[in-house]
Amino acid sequence: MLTIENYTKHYNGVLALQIPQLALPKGIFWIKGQNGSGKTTLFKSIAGLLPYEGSIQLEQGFSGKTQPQAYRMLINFGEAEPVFPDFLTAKDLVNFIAITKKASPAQKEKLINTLGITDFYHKPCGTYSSGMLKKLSLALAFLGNPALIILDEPLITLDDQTVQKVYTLINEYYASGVGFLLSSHQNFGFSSLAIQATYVVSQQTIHLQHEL
Ligand SMILES: Nc1ncnc2c1ncn2[C@@H]1O[C@H](COP(=O)(O)OP(=O)(O)OP(=O)(O)O)[C@@H](O)[C@H]1O
Repeated sequence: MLTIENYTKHYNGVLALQIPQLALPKGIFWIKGQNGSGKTTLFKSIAGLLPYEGSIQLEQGFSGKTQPQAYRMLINFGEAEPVFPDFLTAKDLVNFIAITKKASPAQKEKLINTLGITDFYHKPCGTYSSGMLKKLSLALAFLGNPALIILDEPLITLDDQTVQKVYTLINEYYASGVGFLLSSHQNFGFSSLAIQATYVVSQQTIHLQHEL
């Protein structure tokens, strides 16, 4: 699914994360780590949102450095604490991402309904609760035809019913060939999600913790 080689990321000359070599097959992976360990840095690097040294390549052969557009079409990223312009509605954002990610109208409709966005679809984001923002960001992260979806803290602020719906979406997408990198400080329901392995980010690098 993904190969990382000779990766390093510095902020203002200070090393934040280094990964000499990591190859992940298609699967659902839980990336753990204490606050400030580097999970978001890793996710944003893989998503093509941060500059870094080294190579991150998808199994499809694309690199974010040399084929950024093709690469980003295959990777979707849902941020831990999404922030959207206050004046845009869910409809504006869903339509924008649906066009850029070439999502079908049916997929768009299904995500809006599954994640319960219809109630506030036409309202501006500035009026949303944190859970409503999270539902919208998750819907955006599932749009299109990605090979990999990265979800940073996908469960925070969600009610139990929506958590179950997120598990169902992850399982459906995984069954159709999509891989996942997930982070969470809460425990994922292992019976609900076929997590393949857990990794821990610590001491400026990443280690395999447990293969399931
Ligand atoms: N823009 C930035 N400028 C400088 N340092 C940064 C920046 N972003 C992150 N860092 C540093 O990089 C390290 C890793 O941060 P990162 O946000 O990746 O951690 P995290 O594992 O996602 O943490 P959390 O669980 O709290 O979300 C931390 O030491 C942090 O201070």
